[in-house]
Amino acid sequence: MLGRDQEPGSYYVGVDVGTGSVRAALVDQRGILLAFADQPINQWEPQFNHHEQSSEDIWAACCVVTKQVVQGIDVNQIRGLGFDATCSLVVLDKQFRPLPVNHEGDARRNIIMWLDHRAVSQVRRINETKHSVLQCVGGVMSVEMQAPKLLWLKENLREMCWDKAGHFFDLPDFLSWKATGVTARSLCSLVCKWTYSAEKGWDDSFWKMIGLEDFVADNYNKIGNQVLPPGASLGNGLTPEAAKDLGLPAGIAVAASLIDAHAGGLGVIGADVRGYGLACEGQPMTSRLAVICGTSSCHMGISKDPIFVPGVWGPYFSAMVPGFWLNEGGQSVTGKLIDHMVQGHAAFPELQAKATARCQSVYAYLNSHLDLIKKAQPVGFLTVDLHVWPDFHGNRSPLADLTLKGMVTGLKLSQDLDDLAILYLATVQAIAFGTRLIIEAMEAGGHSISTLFLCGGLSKNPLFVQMHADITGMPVVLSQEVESVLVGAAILGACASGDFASVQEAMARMSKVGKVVFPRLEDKRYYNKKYQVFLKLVEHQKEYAAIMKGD
Ligand SMILES: Nc1ncnc2c1ncn2[C@@H]1O[C@H](COP(=O)(O)OP(=O)(O)O)[C@@H](O)[C@H]1O
Ligand SMILES: O=C(CO)[C@H](O)[C@H](O)COP(=O)(O)O
Repeated sequence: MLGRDQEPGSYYVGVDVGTGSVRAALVDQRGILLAFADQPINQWEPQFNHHEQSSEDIWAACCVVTKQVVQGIDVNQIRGLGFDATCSLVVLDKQFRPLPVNHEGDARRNIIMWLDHRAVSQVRRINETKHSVLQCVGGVMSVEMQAPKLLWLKENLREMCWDKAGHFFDLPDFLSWKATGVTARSLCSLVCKWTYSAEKGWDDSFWKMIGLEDFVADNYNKIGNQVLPPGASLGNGLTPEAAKDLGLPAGIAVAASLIDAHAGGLGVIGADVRGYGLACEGQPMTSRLAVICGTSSCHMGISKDPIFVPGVWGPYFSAMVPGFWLNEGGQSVTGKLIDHMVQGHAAFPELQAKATARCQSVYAYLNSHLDLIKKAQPVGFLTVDLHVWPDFHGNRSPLADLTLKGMVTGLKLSQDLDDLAILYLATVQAIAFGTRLIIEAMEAGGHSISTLFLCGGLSKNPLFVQMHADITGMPVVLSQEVESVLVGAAILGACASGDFASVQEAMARMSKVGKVVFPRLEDKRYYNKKYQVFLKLVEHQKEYAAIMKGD
């Protein structure tokens, strides 16, 4: 007799809310995507460094894409639903209605997005406390985490928002609440972004010290006092109202969610690598680094024991793979930086026209253009005199310095397509050098990493993947399913349904290797030299800042 896990026709729905779009997939027990849909979501930037979204818009987009992926199938075969999302802050009042997070009082915009840097003064004061919870975020709290944003709301929107607020959710937890009516939070969100400890719970002294004692007095009702591991089944499953919205049967299992990077990690890190000639074959999963590259890049490394790496978030217990500690390095803008460099260049209209004429994406066009102009040399050598420092939105890891800025050295008067293509290449390389810097910091802290597992929108770009291999000197594994973050979300749904005994079992069954890209070791000397320049750039930037600060 076939066991349940071998029966064909048990499906899971994964929903992934990224920065720029919402995606859904129908996934089977082998981790194969049977249907995919996506839908862009609105973003507002009412002033520089303020980034906002709407939870109602996002939920509506989740409903559209979910209905699309289940069209034409027997919905009774769907056994579980899992959500992941960016770690943005959703604010609702006591009746669960959206509250404005802006001076304009626009309640539709009730989300402070993860990349919002409005709370600079608040995070500086939080870091000055030197409270012990900061040890678990790499020693320095990021302005992108929730505590500084909450403090900003209290200090800046007291009457309009703070006094009326009944619920502050991380976006992944908002989605699982919307689906089930259960306000329990995922351990993943609370541990990674809210200073909750898997072992000790909330630390009252932290919230009191930073001026948010309100949460302690309220027994953490507004930010979560019931915490569940990712993949745990929530309440009675999908409510009739949410079932109607999503086009799914009421009562199906809904999982406690994950942050999007963590879902990507689950989607790729557990794959069976036998037969690919990889150093991580036969080694513990701790030798693998999942890199989730979308608007930002997140570098997820796990360990059996806690590892403290200055400037790298964590160690977080059981926040991604149960039973393992997680360290999370990151670059705040990567896809967004490439888009910014390309779209801001004078030759962009010409690029767009030429790519459209060939029915290609601008990136595919740029990659083939680089192949044309490189002549006999390796493509990466086109940037011998053009170097980029990629922290246009500050440095998340390992320098943990939000004041750092982007740098480009080697500019000429030319503004043609060749110039744009080479600037694009130098930007892609700079992002890969940033990954190398993060890996070196993680290894200095005690990690031992041999293989990268890439996913997210940028992993669709072969140049981005090859540069990561060449510059880190490590092979890059790409999954069979390009949309691996959605496989991660579906793994959550599969666990909640009870079809797998553990997250590890579901990971091993549902994530699969698609392709391995090896580094071109013959180019190593060149990249080592460019890396030396890369490190000089930040050293010089700090010197410039010191000169300008002096008398
Ligand atoms: N086919 C592609 N080729 C090259 N780059 C791509 C492709 N698709 C997406 N990207 C890049 O990936 C980024 C978005 O990745 P995605 O994972 O969709 O982001 P998010 O999850 O943050 O919404 C874009 O900024 C773009 O630079
Ligand atoms: O902070 C993060 C994870 O901890 C992510 O960077 C953030 O959620 C945005 O992700 P994406 O680049 O996929 O939109």
